[in-house]
Amino acid sequence: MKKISLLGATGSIGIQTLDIIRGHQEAFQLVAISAGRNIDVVRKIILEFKPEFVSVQEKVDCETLQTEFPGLTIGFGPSGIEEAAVYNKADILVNAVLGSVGLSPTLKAIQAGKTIAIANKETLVTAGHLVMEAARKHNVSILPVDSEHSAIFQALQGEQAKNIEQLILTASGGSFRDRKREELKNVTVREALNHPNWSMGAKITIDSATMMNKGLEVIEAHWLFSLPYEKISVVLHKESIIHSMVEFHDTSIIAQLGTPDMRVPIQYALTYPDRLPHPTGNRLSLAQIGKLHFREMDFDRFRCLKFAYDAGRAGGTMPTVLNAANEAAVAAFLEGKITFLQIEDLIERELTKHKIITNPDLETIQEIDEQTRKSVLSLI
Ligand SMILES: NC(=O)C1=CN([C@@H]2O[C@H](COP(=O)(O)OP(=O)(O)OC[C@H]3O[C@@H](n4cnc5c(N)ncnc54)[C@H](OP(=O)(O)O)[C@@H]3O)[C@@H](O)[C@H]2O)C=CC1
Ligand SMILES: CC(=O)[C@@H](O)[C@H](O)COP(=O)(O)O
Ligand SMILES: [Mn+2]
Repeated sequence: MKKISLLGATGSIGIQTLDIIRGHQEAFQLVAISAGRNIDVVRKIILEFKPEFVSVQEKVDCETLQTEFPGLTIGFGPSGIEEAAVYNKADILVNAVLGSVGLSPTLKAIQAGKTIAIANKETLVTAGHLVMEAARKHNVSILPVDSEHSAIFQALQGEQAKNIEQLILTASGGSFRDRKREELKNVTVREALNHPNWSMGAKITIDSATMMNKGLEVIEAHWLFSLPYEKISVVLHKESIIHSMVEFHDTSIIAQLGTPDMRVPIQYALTYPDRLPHPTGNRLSLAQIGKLHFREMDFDRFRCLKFAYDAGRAGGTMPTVLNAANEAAVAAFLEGKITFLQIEDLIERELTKHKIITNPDLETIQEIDEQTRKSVLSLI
């Protein structure tokens, strides 16, 4: 029985993780959760899964829940998430919280020796060097949940890192894949949220439409697989059936395929190196699909991908600026305060003016993150 602490339990990945736990009660037990402000869903999770520790974002929600569940230990705010992350009975932490708010709890969980199943890519983007260094020091495994990285991780089983020619990440192209840049001026939030293949949270769906999601994933891959940016490429693949590939020096390419269903990579991270049956049993039929398509990536059309490669290569605090500017700009777009193309403009402006700091510690990263968000907000 694996005991799980789940950060971001009320979100898209969180709910799908609960699906896996529900489907395999013989294998998994939920012992701790954190959530933001969706208290109705938190209530349901408490009643169904009976976790021993719960954390929510705001004190007022914590107090409401405490009166409803007097026997339960409930925390709130940043210290509450950290408590959930290091919950003593948990064997594994599933980090499915949104944004760089996940960094500090991840580092705390690593220090506590927890295995980490990481969906929260912003944490690896903003401070991959700190996370991977801490994981090495405390001999902790960081297991990828993001579909592309899970695919690569699966393709690398039994292989040696020295034989890798390159990683090939697949990108669906998102909601506006077939539109030209000039056709993006007046697109709406509703249109941007209409991802062709995946049902995901709002922020990542917008990231997918700007191609920033793939940019963040390139940086995520750099840290998870310890490879230079020259060895990480991206190809457009509109069906999201091949979740990513590894090319080896002998020209062999190993790919992982499947229906676009995040429960597969989530479950693999939870069962690794073992596998369990899929909760629904929905299988991929290549004969039914018939054709798969691939197209070269256009860096002028998808400028955020270029920003991410440049920020990743520059290193230091540059990826922190990329991520924080993106988080702030996407939130503003979702609130209807800026247009879709202004997301790129705001990020470019922050990257251009930033004076890089090399090898930043946690405090520096948190400071630059906060400054960048403020700077973006001051322009909106
Ligand atoms: N969705 C997907 O298919 C995929 C997601 N990912 C990554 O996984 C992560 C989560 O994505 P997704 O599930 O889509 O996001 P959602 O927006 O659906 O969920 C985010 C979760 O984080 C919580 N949360 C947000 N802000 C805070 C905060 N300040 N303090 C505490 N909790 C907070 C939310 O709480 P509440 O709702 O209660 O307010 C919710 O539980 C992201 O990093 C994303 O890039 C990676 C691959 C695929
Ligand atoms: C499901 C998942 O892992 C997402 O990150 C997904 O990859 C988004 O798809 P695109 O960014 O390729 O549109
Ligand atoms: Mn992904």
